[in-house]
Amino acid sequence: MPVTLDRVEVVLGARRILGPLSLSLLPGSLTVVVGPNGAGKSTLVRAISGERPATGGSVRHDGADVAAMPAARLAGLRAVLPQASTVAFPFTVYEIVSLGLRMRAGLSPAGRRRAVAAALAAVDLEDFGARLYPELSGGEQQRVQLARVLCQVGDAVGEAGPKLLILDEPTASLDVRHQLDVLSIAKDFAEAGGVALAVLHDLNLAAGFADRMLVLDRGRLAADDAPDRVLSSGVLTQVFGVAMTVLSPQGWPRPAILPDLSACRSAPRG
Ligand SMILES: Nc1ncnc2c1ncn2[C@@H]1O[C@H](COP(=O)(O)OP(=O)(O)OP(=O)(O)O)[C@@H](O)[C@H]1O
Repeated sequence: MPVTLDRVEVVLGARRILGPLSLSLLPGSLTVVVGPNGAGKSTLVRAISGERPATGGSVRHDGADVAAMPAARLAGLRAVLPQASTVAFPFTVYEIVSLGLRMRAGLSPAGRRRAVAAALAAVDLEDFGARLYPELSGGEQQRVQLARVLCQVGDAVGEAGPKLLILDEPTASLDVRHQLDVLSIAKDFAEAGGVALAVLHDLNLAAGFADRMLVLDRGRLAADDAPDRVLSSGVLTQVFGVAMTVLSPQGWPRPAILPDLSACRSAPRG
């Protein structure tokens, strides 16, 4: 299911937040969006998900315009982990995760329990079903929300579930092991034939997992390329205003990035 953006722009009041921007996202690929705070990354993913449609241009999922789609159809096409999720009431983890099953009406009660258990196992929270969501740590809450998204996606991309997975800063609250787990899940989704899109601030995770990197700067696409080409182009230094050294450690499959600490206001001494 290709996702096609044609001259997409978001203008709010007198401010152009995003675009115009044209690109296609293809099945089988994990695309990672990076860029400074306020660059328009969440605005881009909201336009793609249809959560806040573009004010100009079009976003098409398999040829169909998201702006004209009812919410139920959208929920069947894409699963979204937003940057922040607020839950004010003392729902259990099981209740939150099973929200992801709303579009899978055909499941039996036992099937629903299995789906929630599998999603919780995938995020390493097998025993958390009865816990109250507001009492969890920030990273645990993030993983519960990911489990909800995985329930929406289903067991396999080949199923009737969404073929587009959008993760907006999914690793922000996670320890290193769970960061790797989340990106492995996104990568597996893509390798099974889905379209995976993640917003990340960690450039090393982006370089390590992305098939394709989009660099956003003030709403414009500063780069759209394979990670090694983006890293070697110097565009990250330009966009973030921090000199960066790109390393290729021996035996390491992907390049690694070190920001120049001497640019800090109080640089650590060697
Ligand atoms: N509803 C809104 N009204 C006005 N401006 C908005 C609105 N939503 C976002 N913006 C502005 O649009 C710009 C892009 O916001 P966006 O959330 O897309 O950035 P981002 O790249 O995801 O940033 P971050 O890395 O900080 O999460 C910001 O300058 C923000 O202040």
